[in-house]
Amino acid sequence: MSKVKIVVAGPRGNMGKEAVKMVSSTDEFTLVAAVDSKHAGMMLSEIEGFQGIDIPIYTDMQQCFKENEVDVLIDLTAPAFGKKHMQTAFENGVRPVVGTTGFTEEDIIELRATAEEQGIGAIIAPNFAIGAILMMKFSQMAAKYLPDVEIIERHHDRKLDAPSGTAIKTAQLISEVREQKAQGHPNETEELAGARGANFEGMRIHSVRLPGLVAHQEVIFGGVGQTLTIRHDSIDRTSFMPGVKLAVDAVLRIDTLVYGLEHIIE
Ligand SMILES: NC(=O)c1ccc[n+]([C@@H]2O[C@H](COP(=O)([O-])OP(=O)(O)OC[C@H]3O[C@@H](n4cnc5c(N)ncnc54)[C@H](O)[C@@H]3O)[C@@H](O)[C@H]2O)c1
Ligand SMILES: O=C(O)C1=N[C@H](C(=O)O)CCC1
Repeated sequence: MSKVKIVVAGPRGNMGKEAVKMVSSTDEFTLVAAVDSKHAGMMLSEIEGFQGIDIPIYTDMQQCFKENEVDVLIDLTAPAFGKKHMQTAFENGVRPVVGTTGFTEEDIIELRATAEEQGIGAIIAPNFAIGAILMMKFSQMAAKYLPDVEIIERHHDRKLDAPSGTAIKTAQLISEVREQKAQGHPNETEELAGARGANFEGMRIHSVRLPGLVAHQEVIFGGVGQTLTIRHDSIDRTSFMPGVKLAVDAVLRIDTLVYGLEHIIE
């Protein structure tokens, strides 16, 4: 069987570095090129930390797809670019696997329509860690019985978007099983703006950003005389790579856009 030809966008980033390692060390994958925000025309092997990885770097994704045969784009860049990168992939018949966060519900609807029109598989996964998918699934189960819930997500202080993609996805999954409801005291006031966090259909989401953190989330449910906390911690970015690999395998077999790995790990 021929190898899956992959481009990684964002190779020098925290996630991109791990993805380059994972793709390069997976027998059934071959890394054909990288798309970076700089270093056009250089080889990745010329950059510290990528010795022996002789693939070209492009800053223009169109050019990258014109000059190389590519099956899958793994995008791990920044919220401002995820949507554009997916559109460029679709235009070139390339299947995107996207970990980049910051997509709106409207973006996802629009991108799914394009994927289906063109019959190209695509995956957007706000979190690739299997434990985080389980945390979200367990939270959805718990919300049926304990509908009062708040989410606390904690990330490193280099993160651009808040709340995290995982927190939004968790809130969306919970909202599928609970009626929208206001939480807390009906007359509560915020003495400092933002004290009660972001409001997703009555669910509060609190975002913590600190050096030393990687990616963590607690989903706290409150009932009469009890609380339930479901917590996940990624303490290293290698935690995301089995999920990226799984998504690459899956995206070759679908012809629509799947949002969330919970649809792949049944
Ligand atoms: N889905 C997941 O499991 C998961 C896990 C971690 C991070 N993320 C998300 O992945 C994204 C990247 O996270 P990170 O921690 O690696 O960030 P990072 O800032 O460490 O790396 C991003 C890299 O992308 C590059 N880049 C930016 N714009 C680009 C462009 N237009 N073209 C090519 N390269 C570009 C930057 O130069 C940088 O090297 C973020 O959106 C983050 O929220 C998702
Ligand atoms: O490091 C990040 O940035 C992460 N972002 C994702 C999110 O926004 O949910 C998931 C984990 C790490």
